[in-house]
Amino acid sequence: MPKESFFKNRIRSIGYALKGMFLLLRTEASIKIQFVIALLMTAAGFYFEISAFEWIMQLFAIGLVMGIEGVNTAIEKIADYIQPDQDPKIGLIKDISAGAVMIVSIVASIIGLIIYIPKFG
Ligand SMILES: Nc1ncnc2c1ncn2[C@@H]1O[C@H](COP(=O)(O)OP(=O)(O)OP(=O)(O)O)[C@@H](O)[C@H]1O
Repeated sequence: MPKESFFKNRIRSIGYALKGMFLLLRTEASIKIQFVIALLMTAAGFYFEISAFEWIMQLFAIGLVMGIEGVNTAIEKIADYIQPDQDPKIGLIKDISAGAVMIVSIVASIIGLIIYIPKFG
């Protein structure tokens, strides 16, 4: 494969991914809420002057929640596409996928509590 087409393809893929990211932020209510929470937590980070380690943990938690939420949205779309009717198997798949978001959200909330509870102490 010629070098140019490899780089052209990579750039095109980044374009598709950016398109998907903006599509998620524009159309999915849960990602919109998570984005607002991410902005508030970032503001809190500056206000309380959290340490570099706390920033790393906070950014990691935000990225993980929003990333898994994106994958969950994709799974929901595939489920609706392959089975538009009620189907207990589809219900189970969607519940498991939502459960994955719940796991990372609980962990992210605990990280937030560990960072900010001492600031109020
Ligand atoms: N086709 C289906 N068959 C059976 N149960 C379903 C089906 N679609 C959805 N469900 C059930 O309803 C729940 C909600 O599904 P839905 O696709 O509306 O997800 P949601 O979490 O509300 O998504 P969104 O993030 O788009 O609001 C699922 O977790 C599942 O329990």
